[in-house]
Amino acid sequence: MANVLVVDNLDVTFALHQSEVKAVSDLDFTLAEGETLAVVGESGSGKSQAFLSIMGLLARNGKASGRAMLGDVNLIGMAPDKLDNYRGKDIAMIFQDPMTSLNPTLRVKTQLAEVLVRHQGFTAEKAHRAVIEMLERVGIPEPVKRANAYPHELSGGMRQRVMIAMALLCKPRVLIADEPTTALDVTVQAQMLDLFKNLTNDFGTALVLITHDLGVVAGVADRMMVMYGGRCIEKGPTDTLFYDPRHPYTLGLLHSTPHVAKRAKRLDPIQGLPPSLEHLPRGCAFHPRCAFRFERCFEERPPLLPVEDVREKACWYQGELKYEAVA
Ligand SMILES: Nc1ncnc2c1ncn2[C@@H]1O[C@H](COP(=O)(O)OP(=O)(O)OP(=O)(O)O)[C@@H](O)[C@H]1O
Repeated sequence: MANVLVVDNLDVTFALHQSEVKAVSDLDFTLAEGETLAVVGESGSGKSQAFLSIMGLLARNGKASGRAMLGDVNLIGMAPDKLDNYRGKDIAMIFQDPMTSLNPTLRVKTQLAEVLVRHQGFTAEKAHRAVIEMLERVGIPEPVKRANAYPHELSGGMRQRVMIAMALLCKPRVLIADEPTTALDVTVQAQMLDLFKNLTNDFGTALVLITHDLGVVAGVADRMMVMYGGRCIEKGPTDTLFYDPRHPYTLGLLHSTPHVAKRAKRLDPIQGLPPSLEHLPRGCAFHPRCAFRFERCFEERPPLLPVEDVREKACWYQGELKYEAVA
């Protein structure tokens, strides 16, 4: 499959009063047509900022450098008016709270149709027809009635579907979903993940699923990128990382995820807290919490290097990861 997004050397820095904080450091990854990449890690690991930077949506004190090639255009550093030619059309992002994307004062059909009129040059009538079709496609019952509603008149799950419909109207090459199921109850969560899988299959859209919940990743994502302290510390095929994690942090995340940890027979949170990005530990950022650390980890930051062709990890420890050592 051809790559639709190639990111390399991505850094995101925020200016503070007297200093700056690096939220994302040296991030490299590719995203192939139709593939699902899960981006996982605890809160504050830089997951959202990495993708907000690609969308040109950083807060005003934020700055990105590096490259995010969507085909042959680099989105990093692109002027906002030029970015608008790609955002929503070729690359779209949805958030945990649908109300951040939906305008509460406009009927669903009005705001969705507007996307097609603006990006695809549809007439209002053609756009309305396409909106109803898409609402039906994302599993909204009585789509004509729902299209006439205001966002607050719909349930949380329905609003989420409307937001997905809106993101997919232009059949983007890349859809970034930031914690899209976190606020939903478990049944709706499962339906939503199924919906993502079907829609991305049907449209060939590549999906980035940002989540701190590894339970969401299993069965949905082809590949996984694990982030810690603003860096990728392990990435590879989801099955490989789930069944044979090589970074102690990935191992810890798996053991702190309820239905993933079943085979481990017990649930153990990772000891300690994620680091503050302003005061990252010297050496490997994970070493204060790591059961496998040794001298080198205190001094030198391990680079992300290939392991057995299929994956990469940033860890000096080369021995077997036995969970008992952590517990
Ligand atoms: N406007 C800002 N100014 C300064 N620092 C910021 C700003 N926005 C984000 N950060 C820093 O970037 C870090 C990473 O944030 P990010 O939202 O990417 O985390 P995340 O991994 O997506 O976590 P979460 O799941 O909580 O959203 C934050 O912890 C914070 O230190």
